[in-house]
Amino acid sequence: MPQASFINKGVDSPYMKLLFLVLDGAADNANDVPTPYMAANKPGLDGLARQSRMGVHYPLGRGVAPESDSAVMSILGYDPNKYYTGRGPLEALGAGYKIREGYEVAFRANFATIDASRNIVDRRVGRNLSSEEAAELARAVDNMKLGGGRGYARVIPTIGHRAVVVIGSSDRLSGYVSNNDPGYARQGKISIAVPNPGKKLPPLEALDSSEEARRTAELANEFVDKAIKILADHEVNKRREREGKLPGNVILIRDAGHEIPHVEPAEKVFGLRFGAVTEMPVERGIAIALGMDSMPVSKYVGTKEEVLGERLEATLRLLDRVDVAYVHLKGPDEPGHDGDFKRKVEEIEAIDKYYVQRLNSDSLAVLVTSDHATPWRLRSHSGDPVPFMVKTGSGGDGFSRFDEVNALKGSLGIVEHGWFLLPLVLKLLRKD
Ligand SMILES: O=C(O)[C@H](O)COP(=O)(O)O
Repeated sequence: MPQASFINKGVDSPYMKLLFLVLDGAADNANDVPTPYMAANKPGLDGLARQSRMGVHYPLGRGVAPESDSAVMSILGYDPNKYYTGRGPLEALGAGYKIREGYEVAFRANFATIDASRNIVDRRVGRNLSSEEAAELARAVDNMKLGGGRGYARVIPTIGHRAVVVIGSSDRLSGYVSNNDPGYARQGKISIAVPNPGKKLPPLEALDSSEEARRTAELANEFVDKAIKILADHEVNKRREREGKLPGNVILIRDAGHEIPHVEPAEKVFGLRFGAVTEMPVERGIAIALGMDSMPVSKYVGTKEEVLGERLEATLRLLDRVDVAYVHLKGPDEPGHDGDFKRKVEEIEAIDKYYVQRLNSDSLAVLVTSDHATPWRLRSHSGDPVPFMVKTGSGGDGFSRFDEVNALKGSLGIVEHGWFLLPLVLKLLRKD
């Protein structure tokens, strides 16, 4: 049984630990009913709803459609406007690559598909590039010499079509460069999701007048061009085309950064031990950057019961040694991006059946939410309010289901920025 830890921290809750469960992108547009939450058969989440107080939060702010990285930092209590330094360095950290700050710039990358006119056909190679195929493609463009030998590129494959690209140089570089991925547009340090993105493959551009940013954009464009030539003839792509699949013949890069966030660890900020069960490199990188006890998982192929069972087991192991277990489950986001209502409902139902219903949460405080909404009709992240519910042990709002419409009527109201959410929940659990 977990050790009674909250009581040592002056916490009044009858519970000893907090499970912070995030269903990536599960939130949807409350005006487009029934939402997937409403349509899903989810007795586990609805059972929690009956004991919970509810509200909604705007991960970054009203109407801001965030990427998962800035949204996750925010709901973990770190204002991205102050602490966020770009997705690339976090994805790299999560993939085991710590950048040489100031001389390396890391990007989140997608293997994608372009046609002969360099128009983007698919930003994710049809979402069926295996991690093994991506690794073969990555090897062909990794360790590329750039800039007459003063620069170089590293390509680290992660999961499926996803990868990390690191542009390095013996001269100083800067992450203040644009994206060549039209799916996300830089707005200052963060990137905002773009519904219905354009098809042209834009060059990267410096976002300030520094020589470092100019140099970085120049090296990155050289990398993208050289990679297109190399990938065009790659055996993996020739085989995929023979099989009637899209080739991964371009690398889209976005969310550059030249440093990792240097922040107070979560344990110091909140006075509680934090751990994370993470599926994707970016959440893993965030957990590492925030000094959290990261519990990675390794099973990505198998039945929902097997995959979610591994996540559940990792959660229970983590709860033995931390006060707050942050668990990030990717499932519902992808069907949201793919405009697939039915699969988004199924992903929510699978999490409910193979994770929530099998987790004995009687002795736990529980906070359930999403990092952002990925409305299935929009096929992109949105700035919609994100529902949350929290079981504190001191009663609920009387709702029998967890969904966007009930949460908007919840007693906890509207949390204007995600970084206020965790302090609010911990305050509900404490005496003060
Ligand atoms: O799935 C991911 O990696 C992100 O959450 C969305 O990125 P994408 O739009 O490039 O798929």
